[in-house]
Amino acid sequence: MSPPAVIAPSILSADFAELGKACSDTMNQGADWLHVDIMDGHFVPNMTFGAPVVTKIRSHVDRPTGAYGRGTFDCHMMIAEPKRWVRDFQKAGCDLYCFHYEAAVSSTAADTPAGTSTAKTSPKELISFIHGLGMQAGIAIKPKTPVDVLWDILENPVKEEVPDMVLVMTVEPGFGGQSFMASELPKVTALRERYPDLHIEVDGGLSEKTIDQAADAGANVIVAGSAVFGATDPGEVIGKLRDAVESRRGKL
Ligand SMILES: O=C(CO)[C@H](O)[C@H](O)COP(=O)(O)O
Repeated sequence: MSPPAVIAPSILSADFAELGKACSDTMNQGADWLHVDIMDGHFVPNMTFGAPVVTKIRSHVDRPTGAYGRGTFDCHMMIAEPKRWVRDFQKAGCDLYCFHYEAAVSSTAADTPAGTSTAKTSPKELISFIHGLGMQAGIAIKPKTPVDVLWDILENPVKEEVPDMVLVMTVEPGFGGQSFMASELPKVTALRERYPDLHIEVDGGLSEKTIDQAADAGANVIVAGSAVFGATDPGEVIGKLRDAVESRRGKL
């Protein structure tokens, strides 16, 4: 059986002038995790905020009591230098640091503010580094990246180098409110067939209209921004998304 449903509202669609309140409100409405989108204007054509803001909003939500627990801050790092910011986000209260495969393999191994190293950042080393700082590690792939790049990373006997979660983007990263790309779901199916226990997250265009397809494919961690924050009753939407995933768990 696949892992339990996790509903992670994306605060990208929240009112940034009231971000702390938006975080506590959405938790009170039934969210499991908070999905925190970090964009640097380089890896994606948009910018959000950095670790100082995460530090501030962290105090509005109780820390999870264990791995994947309620209140997990799921930080989706849409940034060009994923290794550079690991320590800052750990200090800020990130629980799950999810970096992009594409950024890791094309960036330098910068772990200094100056970013002077020219060595490539290996995803396995980066995962181990994240685990070493006590966080869960996630790896994300964009729509144009084939799922095959992940097999070597997932089929690794060295446990510290294996990600706890894979994020399959169902839109091009950068903006909320885009249309769901069902073309990405075969990646989810392939992952679920091989890894029944893996947390598989989908992000982009998830709503009451698209959740059944994502749940049928085997996704269990559901990110939803505009569908939750734009709803008249966000709690009802969160409940429907969870029910759709839970109703399929025994069948996958
Ligand atoms: O990572 C993201 C964009 O890059 C967002 O998390 C995602 O798009 C959620 O927004 P919506 O549910 O409105 O599509």
